[in-house]
Amino acid sequence: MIKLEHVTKRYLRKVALDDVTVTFHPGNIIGIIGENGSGKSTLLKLMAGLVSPTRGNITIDGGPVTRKASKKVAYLSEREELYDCFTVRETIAFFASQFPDFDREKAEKLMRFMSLKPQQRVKHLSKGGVARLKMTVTLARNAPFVLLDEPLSGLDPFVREAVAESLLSFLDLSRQTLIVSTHEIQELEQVIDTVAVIRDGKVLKVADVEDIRETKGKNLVEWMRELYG
Ligand SMILES: Nc1ncnc2c1ncn2[C@@H]1O[C@H](COP(=O)(O)OP(=O)(O)OP(=O)(O)O)[C@@H](O)[C@H]1O
Repeated sequence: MIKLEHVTKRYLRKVALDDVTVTFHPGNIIGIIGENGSGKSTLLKLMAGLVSPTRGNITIDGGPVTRKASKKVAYLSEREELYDCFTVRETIAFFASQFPDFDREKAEKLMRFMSLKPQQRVKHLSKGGVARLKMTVTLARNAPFVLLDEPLSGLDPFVREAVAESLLSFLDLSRQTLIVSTHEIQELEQVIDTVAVIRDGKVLKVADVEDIRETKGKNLVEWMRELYG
């Protein structure tokens, strides 16, 4: 369980997250949805232990988010974080050397699923190829919490579909929890169990997607439109 209590994150004068209290329960796929600049990346970075809160408290499974606890988190950054000169296979070997929870067998399966060529150099990969490789090295970790920051951003529909499918095929929800930030609600609607809507640094609402469909008779896009007014 990841718990944030009254968390504020300020960058100089900018308040990126404002007094956020929210709990993310294990075994779910949680979508963090919000407009540009609403605070999604900041929320994920805080949970990954990459930035510290200005105020408030964050715990993972009851413990503080120290460097050690953040090993429980596999984090895919929105930004580039691969070495250009490495091949796909060398990249996988590098990540395997960095994380004790890296599953090489799973990485091989992911590599094939993502149609990546082992000898291809990162610098020769397309944008979609880089996204698929980042996803491969992130999902190959058997970390209890997997945090993906905008994994579908800027990708064509075929790649988006492959990436969304990989979430269901390669996650073990009996042991893992996925938190994914996105604008592409439609592609991820089928896989998300819980949605957290964020606006201007505040978590507006956390809701069960099944509940939105059944009780409110709406799809996620309609529900979001109503929420934003
Ligand atoms: N390192 C930083 N220094 C200063 N301001 C920052 C920094 N990182 C983020 N911000 C600001 O904090 C606010 C929230 O940013 P954040 O990246 O968390 O939003 P986001 O919802 O992920 O946006 P996007 O969808 O565009 O990636 C924005 O106004 C952004 O400009």
